[in-house]
Amino acid sequence: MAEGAVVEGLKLEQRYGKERVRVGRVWRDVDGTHHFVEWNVSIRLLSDCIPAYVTGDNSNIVATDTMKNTVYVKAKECSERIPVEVFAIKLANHFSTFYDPVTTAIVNIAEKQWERVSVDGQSHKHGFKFGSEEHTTEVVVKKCGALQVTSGIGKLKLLKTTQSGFEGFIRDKYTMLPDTRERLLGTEVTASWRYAFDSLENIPVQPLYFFNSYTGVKKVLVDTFFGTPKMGVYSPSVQYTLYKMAKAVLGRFHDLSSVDLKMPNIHFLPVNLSSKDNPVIVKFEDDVYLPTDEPHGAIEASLSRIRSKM
Ligand SMILES: O=c1[nH]c(=O)c2[nH]c(=O)[nH]c2[nH]1
Repeated sequence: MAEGAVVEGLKLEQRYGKERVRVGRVWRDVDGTHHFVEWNVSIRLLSDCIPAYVTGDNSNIVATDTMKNTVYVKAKECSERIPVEVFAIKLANHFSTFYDPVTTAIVNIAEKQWERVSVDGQSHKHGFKFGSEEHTTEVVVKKCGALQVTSGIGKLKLLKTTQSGFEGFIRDKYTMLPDTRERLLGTEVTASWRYAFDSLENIPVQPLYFFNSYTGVKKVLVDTFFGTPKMGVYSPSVQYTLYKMAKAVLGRFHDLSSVDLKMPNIHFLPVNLSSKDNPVIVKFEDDVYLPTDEPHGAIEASLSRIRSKM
């Protein structure tokens, strides 16, 4: 999304902001329990500031340094624990209403996963450990109050050691991959889902709404990927599993209008070792693998509800 204008016979599309503003915030309950979040905030403003580009007139520019400071001011102002989506809405709403030239504010935040630790089976009051997943959000607020909220999960690594195959695909003179009904399936899920509400007035008011949506969607994605604990569920391809996961989310959460999933097929290569003297040193029997990062399959799809035309 960018703001466009015709300047000197050319089309100029622009946006500007601050990237990767990192902030940590602690909230302390009266019983001594602490809550901690770490957010990485990126801001983009669409605004009427063409003279800055064309003539060097900065009079309509919000300094990106001011944007950075605003993140800390707003974090300080949030005296109650809030979900990352609500913080992004507060920031975007501030930028789009406080500054006349700003028509739209876009705020992206990635929240690191600092999980409360347990010591001797008891939740620790102020101790946290780092998890690799990220809870992400993108919020777009227009001056008129129109709003788009997207939440997501990043860096969610999932792997199953069976109940996966890939067969029946196109075969030609370059194809070497054998058909299989037995393989290991590894991926790193990047998911995002868009909420159906579309203005500041109709954001759901339940305090736990965004927390519950995040945990609920994550559970549906993970459960659908793995299937039941004992049997699992057979995956004939990443594509099939991705679609089932996206469909399960839209089937379960009626307040979402679309889901995007990126699920790279991260390859674990079968290890077979042989030498001239010894034709079988290691024979692959679905047991020893060479883990790899690259290249990897790239499988991505987006599933949306079709709006009926009334
Ligand atoms: O699940 C898969 N989908 C593919 O499109 C593909 N292509 C490939 O080589 N292996 C796989 N696996």
